[in-house]
Amino acid sequence: MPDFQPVLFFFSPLLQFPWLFIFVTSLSISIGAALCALVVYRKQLIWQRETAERLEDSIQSRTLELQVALTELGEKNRALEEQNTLDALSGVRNRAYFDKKIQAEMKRSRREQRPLALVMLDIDHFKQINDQHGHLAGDAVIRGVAQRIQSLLKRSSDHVCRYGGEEFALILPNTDADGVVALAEQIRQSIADTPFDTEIGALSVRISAGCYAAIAESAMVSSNYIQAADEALYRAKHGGRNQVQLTPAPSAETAAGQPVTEPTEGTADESEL
Ligand SMILES: Nc1nc2c(ncn2[C@@H]2O[C@H](COP(=O)(O)OP(=O)(O)OP(=O)(O)O)[C@@H](O)[C@H]2O)c(=O)[nH]1
Repeated sequence: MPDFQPVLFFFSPLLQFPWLFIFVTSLSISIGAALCALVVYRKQLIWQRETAERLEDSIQSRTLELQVALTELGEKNRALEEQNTLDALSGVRNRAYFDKKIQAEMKRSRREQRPLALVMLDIDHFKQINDQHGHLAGDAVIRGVAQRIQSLLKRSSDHVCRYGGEEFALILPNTDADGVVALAEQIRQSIADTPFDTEIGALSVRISAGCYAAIAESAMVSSNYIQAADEALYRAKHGGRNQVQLTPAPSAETAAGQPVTEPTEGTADESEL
């Protein structure tokens, strides 16, 4: 049996005054309850803070993961966009890229008042290559010509695009008539001088090129450039192939119709293929 004697001794005066007993008891209970509430509140605060910290950490790591994923996605998108501008067979830019690029470069030419040059370049008698050596050899020639042109372009702003079939278009910003003819002639010469390796052996190839260079005027559209270069290409083909022709810009004094470069001796047009 516990000894309640000391407790009774402590409370005995209080028991004589019930209202004091009630007051002290209520006060003790209130203080106890308040202390309990304080402890619970403090624990809740700590728990909330820890939860908030955990949440913040988790948000930070997720944000980082998201940023990495977005960067990767951006890179993949760019690679895909880049892929979409390339011609599958030749590896150079495709026609869709050409259509956009020429318009952008015409705007730049107009804005900066600098000449923009276009070359339309076509492999001579390409049908005969296909017919005599097969389409795989023809494909190898298209690839070889594309790479050769690419290797001869010196400025990063120069672009070679496969315009279609065995025809290529070169966009050469900041290039005047003399410059475009010199470059086209260098390409023609290199292609004529060095045969292309194919599965059936080395094949000699010739090309014809039509050039046009002008500062784009506000009324001009891309088809004006293409038409002018095409006219020069037509003259090159009909003038004997394996040559470069220029359509002068309206203000230029050069007379149209004169071959800018003559067929190189020993590079017979029909007999080679
Ligand atoms: N192997 C191959 N042949 C193609 C490709 N695209 C177009 N051709 C062929 O290229 C040939 C082009 O023939 P033409 O337009 O007569 O031109 P060409 O024989 O070069 O004659 P000229 O341009 O007048 O010198 C056609 O036989 C097409 O089938 C291709 O991707 N691969």
